[in-house]
Amino acid sequence: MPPVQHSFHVDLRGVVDLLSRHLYSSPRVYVRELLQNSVDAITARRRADAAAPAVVRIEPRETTGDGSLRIHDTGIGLTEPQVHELLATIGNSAKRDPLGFARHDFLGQFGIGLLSCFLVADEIEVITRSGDAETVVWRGHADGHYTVERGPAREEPGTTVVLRARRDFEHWLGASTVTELVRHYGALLPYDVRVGDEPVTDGTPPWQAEHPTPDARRDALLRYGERLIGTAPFDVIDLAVPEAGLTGAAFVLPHATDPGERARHRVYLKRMLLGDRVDAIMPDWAFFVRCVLNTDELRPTASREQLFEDDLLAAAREALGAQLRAWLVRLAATSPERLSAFLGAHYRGVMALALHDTEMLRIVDEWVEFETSEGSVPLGEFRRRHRTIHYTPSMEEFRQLAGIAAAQGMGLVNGAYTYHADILRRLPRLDPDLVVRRLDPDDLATRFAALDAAAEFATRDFLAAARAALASRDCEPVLRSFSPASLPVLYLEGSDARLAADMRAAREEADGVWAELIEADAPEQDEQARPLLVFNYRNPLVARLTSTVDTRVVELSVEALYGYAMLAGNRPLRPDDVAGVNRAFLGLVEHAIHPGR
Ligand SMILES: Nc1ncnc2c1ncn2[C@@H]1O[C@H](COP(=O)(O)OP(=O)(O)OP(=O)(O)O)[C@@H](O)[C@H]1O
Repeated sequence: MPPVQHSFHVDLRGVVDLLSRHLYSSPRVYVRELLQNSVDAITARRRADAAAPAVVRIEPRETTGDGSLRIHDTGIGLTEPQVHELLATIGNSAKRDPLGFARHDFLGQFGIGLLSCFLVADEIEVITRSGDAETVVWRGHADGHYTVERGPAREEPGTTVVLRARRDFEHWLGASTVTELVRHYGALLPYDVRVGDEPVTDGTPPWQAEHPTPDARRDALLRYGERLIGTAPFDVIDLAVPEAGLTGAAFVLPHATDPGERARHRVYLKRMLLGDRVDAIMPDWAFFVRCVLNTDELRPTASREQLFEDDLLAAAREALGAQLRAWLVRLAATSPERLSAFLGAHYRGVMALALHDTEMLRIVDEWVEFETSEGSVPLGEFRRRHRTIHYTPSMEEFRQLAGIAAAQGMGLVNGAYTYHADILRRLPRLDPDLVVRRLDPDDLATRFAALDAAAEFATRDFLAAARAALASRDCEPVLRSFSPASLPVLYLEGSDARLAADMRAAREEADGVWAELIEADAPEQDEQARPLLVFNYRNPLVARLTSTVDTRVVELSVEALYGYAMLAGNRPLRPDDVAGVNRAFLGLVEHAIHPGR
């Protein structure tokens, strides 16, 4: 027996439920779908007759008086065969070409929009006339059946759609809701749209309106922006991406926003509102603007609330990102104080995003000043001078070492501020040959010049005396020559030494099994791992001290300089350090009063 062909049956209620629950975010979209069909029908008629009237008039239930909502358009209308083919076939649309591609002029394309009316109505009636053809009345019911009949002749070609409310959905057809929704979706539509007799379309998008001067245009746009974001914008940036048929304006927010929050850009598609929270149109890092734009070429998703992700959208997003960056660059070049006001407002966001986004990192690199051993400078400038950048994780370390690093020609950045160290570590992404390292004070010591052989020979007694004086202190005295000469001595604790010191402190506090465990873990102690007390041979006082024969004076001075170096480095003084400093101080005073004792 040959196979018997059957057609699918569609449970329309089930389909409407599916749409309302999973596709459309609210019944309010029915207004958009009706408006869109009317606008497309007018566009289609005007293609053949450019002078055809272009009016959409909506009568809410208060106006019709019979509880229904009516929407009249002067569009192309439908013939009876078209009614069967288009209105009564779910998924069929007159707005696709024979290959199934959306036709450029039209808003609709999917052939499901009219179904959204079943979200609020049990019955949809379409009274339509195409050209001189007879007027046809189609009635569709939510249970899936429809009727078609001839109707009393319409005076003009066009279509009227009549909705009768579902129980409990009456308010969706009421004047205040309908006016608000028509204005919401349709304010920028290019045709005359009215609710009752009240026009709701503003005509031209605000960024395309004519103004006598550029300043007047800017003021008008800023006022529009203020209504949009609820406060005066910091600035307005014109947007244009011709290949996406896109124009619009970006309003720079005057206050900080949470960069993690989803963006809220208002996007119109062929001048019909797509949504107020379209995020895919701008790059993630554009958290500091709120945009309003219209695009003729980008495609919507089937829910018509977001843009469809394709190559054109990606290219548009990139072009818009470039326009925002160009604004930042212009701002920096023409008005640095405004740039710093901008960075002041959006600092945290800019920095946080620079950790993930290379473009933002580029902006930070170029414009945000960091505290360095050569004053406050942007990193871009700093890395042109230094191909290795060191940073300190703490403020104290930076304060102590910045001057010394600068004197050795070393580039040092204070990494203590939030995000600064992380940003520094990401810099090689922009500049692969750049070396960024946390400063290990040992690195500094290796840059200090050793003494020549003669000086080394002449100072060996001093070093021996210093070593003896520091026997109970955990550090190794060394003599080097370095800038600035005004600095007599420097206490340097490398990372190995710091680890060893921590271990020792833990060992002193622990006992029994723990002490043994810590002991077993302790690194081999070598001389390198001990902190260094570096005496600066270039300092006149130290130079004189190395040739002093009075060992008592050398001993007291070394102890005093040790205390000085600890204090200058913000190191904690232990009780016997304090005792040593007191002893040295009093001893030196005594020596000053009674030399020779
Ligand atoms: N007011 C109208 N005037 C003329 N034709 C209409 C009107 N409303 C609907 N139609 C016809 O009915 C078809 C189906 O409309 P429907 O709104 O379901 O889908 P669509 O507009 O084609 O696509 P989408 O689902 O993207 O909105 C349309 O393609 C159009 O041909």
